[in-house]
Amino acid sequence: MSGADTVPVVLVTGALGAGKTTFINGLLAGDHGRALAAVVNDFGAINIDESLLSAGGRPVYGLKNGCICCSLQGDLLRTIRLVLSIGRPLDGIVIEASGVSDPRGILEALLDPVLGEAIRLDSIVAVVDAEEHDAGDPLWQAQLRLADFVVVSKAEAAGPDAVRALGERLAGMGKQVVFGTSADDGVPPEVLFSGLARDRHLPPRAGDPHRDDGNFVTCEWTAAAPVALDRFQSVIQQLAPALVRAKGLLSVRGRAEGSYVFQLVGRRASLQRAPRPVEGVELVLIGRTGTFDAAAARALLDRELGD
Ligand SMILES: Nc1nc2c(ncn2[C@@H]2O[C@H](COP(=O)(O)OP(=O)(O)OP(=O)(O)O)[C@@H](O)[C@H]2O)c(=O)[nH]1
Repeated sequence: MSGADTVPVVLVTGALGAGKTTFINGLLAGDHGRALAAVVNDFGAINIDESLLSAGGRPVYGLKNGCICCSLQGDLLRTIRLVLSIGRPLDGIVIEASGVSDPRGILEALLDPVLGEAIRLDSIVAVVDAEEHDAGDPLWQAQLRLADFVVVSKAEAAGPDAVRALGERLAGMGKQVVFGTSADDGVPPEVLFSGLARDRHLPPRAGDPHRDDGNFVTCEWTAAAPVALDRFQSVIQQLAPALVRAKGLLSVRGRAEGSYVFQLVGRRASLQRAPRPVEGVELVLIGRTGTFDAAAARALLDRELGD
């Protein structure tokens, strides 16, 4: 994959909730003069990331209900062809992998010989949450192994000692090119699009770290009407111990009336004003198989928050 008339692609990987969407949002909104499109993959049936990223007015294409590293490989190629066929000038495509994607499978798809005449993979970025990551997880290691650059998110929340220890671990893995997420220490777009990953070949398979195989279970829940904030918070408090990740868009009635983005990563939850008005509720809950009972969660949501 090379050539001046091909469209450069940047692949962004990282564990569930690591900060991939936040990083891509910053990149799309950046003052770099590049016309970028994004392709985002949520492995559940509701693509919250697509809604959040498209609020910025940039072209965003969502792929849901599977993983672009395996079940959605064909959909990824079709979507890239669609992005390329739209006819507007395009200086780059940013692909957000789902948090359970093995980047090797995505690389396999992007090395498609026909597509290779139209795109080139310029770099692979792994976003690492300085606060919450499992360095012993083969999937985390696979994402890091293929990364040209590492972006460390949530450094301010993790504190300097944790960030230093993570930096040493990453250096031990041969990852010297590490960036933060602030304007001062973030990745300059010209570095992302500098072609480090060009002419890359598929690495040999290192076991099968892929996680779209039943290790995680998702519960998607929607409601047409707004919810009461105190009831929502109470339900989330009950469910949180069994959750790895949750996110949603909700319209709230009552005192705090308005539209919100709900996020939960590990033990940290947040509720922020949504970038645009939301009707009703779209919620995705992700937990580990055997720990999280999706049917019981859905029943609780229906009972406490249902229309
Ligand atoms: N404090 C802090 N929070 C961050 C940072 N980056 C991301 N977050 C928060 O972390 C949560 C998850 O961020 P996302 O960008 O949605 O993570 P993601 O990797 O796209 O998540 P998935 O697509 O679900 O795997 C959100 O609440 C973000 O606001 C950061 O650098 N600092």
